[in-house]
Amino acid sequence: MAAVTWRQARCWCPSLLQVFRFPVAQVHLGRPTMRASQQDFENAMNQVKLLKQDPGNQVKLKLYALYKQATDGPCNVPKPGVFDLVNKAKWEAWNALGSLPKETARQNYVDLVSSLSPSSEASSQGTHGADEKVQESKDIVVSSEDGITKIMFNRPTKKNAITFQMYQDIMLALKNASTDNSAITVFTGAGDYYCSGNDLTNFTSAAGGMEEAASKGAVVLREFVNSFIDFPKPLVAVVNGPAVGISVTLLGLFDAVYASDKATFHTPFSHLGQSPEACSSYTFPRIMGSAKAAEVLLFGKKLTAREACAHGLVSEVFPESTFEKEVWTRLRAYAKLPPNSMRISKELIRKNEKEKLHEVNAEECTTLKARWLSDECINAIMNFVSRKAKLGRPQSS
Ligand SMILES: CCCCC/C=C/CC(=O)SCCNC(=O)CCNC(=O)[C@H](O)C(C)(C)COP(=O)(O)OP(=O)(O)OC[C@H]1O[C@@H](n2cnc3c(N)ncnc32)[C@H](O)[C@@H]1OP(=O)(O)O
Repeated sequence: MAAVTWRQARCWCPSLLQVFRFPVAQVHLGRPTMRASQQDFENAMNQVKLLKQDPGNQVKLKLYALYKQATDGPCNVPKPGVFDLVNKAKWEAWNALGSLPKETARQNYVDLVSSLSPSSEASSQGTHGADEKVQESKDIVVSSEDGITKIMFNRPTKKNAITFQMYQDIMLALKNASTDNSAITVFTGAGDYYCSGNDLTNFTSAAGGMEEAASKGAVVLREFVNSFIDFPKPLVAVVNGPAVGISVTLLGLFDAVYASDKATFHTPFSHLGQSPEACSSYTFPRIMGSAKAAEVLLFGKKLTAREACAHGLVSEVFPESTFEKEVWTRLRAYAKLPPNSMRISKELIRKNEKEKLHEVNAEECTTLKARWLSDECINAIMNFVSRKAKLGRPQSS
């Protein structure tokens, strides 16, 4: 069909008084039960101009046809030539209304606009004008703006370490983001850290002790990582500072990773008596080659942002001073790309890997459950909790 610009569609509705000057009762933008008055019709024409989203060619043609039918009556002008694509499409839409009475066309126009009005626009399509908080949770803040859903680790006093509750909150945020109106989803951290990984007190504060924490942990971890494997939209990490443990390994499941030059990437699993998770035992060797992946996953070699970029884990590194501005400007531009095209391309990219990733995730979780109950791991966690050891430092006895 001929392309009809949104500007053209808006021009089909002559400028009249602003709809918001009228009391709601007069506007009748809910489902009408009476015949639409001339005033309702004029209000609806103004309402069209307030729509934030282009409703698409079909709807725009329908609006045009109903407008013409309601004002001029049945179409009796000559059909435009075959090469005048836009006017031909408009003529055909109008002509298709045949002898529909003017009053009915006016009513149908008001009904159609009602279904597109800002309130239904927001609820049916999840439109978010200003930065809108979309999920209430203390340590995970989810907001949506400019086609981007932002999921932020928000526990800066604990370097954004992830508690059991935060795993649940993130899963919920991803579930919502997969169907909301945003084109892309972005993770970032509040404060100086991106994230310090799993909260090590998850294991020590569980009521039933390590046994219970390990069982619960394996189930939660598997479900948590699955929600990243299956996430359908482009997933981007904006790594604002150091990243540790699971916040690093998950990056292998992201579509793009942008890092500040003050970010570092550290997976001290052996220091903690643990083993890799989030499919990193599979994704890291593929991303960075087996030799570098071994250094990172077995020996806990911490990578700078530039090293992580050179080894393919990070897409691009930005100077700290311009990081936020540059990255968000870029992401806002990406979020304007056709969302269905991005989803379909991501699906193609991930399709052949999905089954393998689920398999790897399951195996890593089983392995980790046993690791969490090992002396090596329990000692390392106890050392951290009693402040005898910090990341990467040999444990004192
Ligand atoms: C469902 C279960 C899934 C499990 C999945 C498994 C994942 C594996 C991993 O993620 S392994 C990685 C685990 N993370 C760590 O080992 C990091 C431990 N933290 C540190 O080594 C340091 O805190 C640091 C290097 C991140 C930062 O050091 P710094 O000196 O700058 O700051 P502090 O140590 O004073 O930290 C400030 C407060 O934050 C608390 N904290 C930091 N990280 C964690 C953490 N991962 N778990 C729990 N708490 C953490 C730290 O204890 C300080 O709290 P305090 O001020 O109350 O003492």
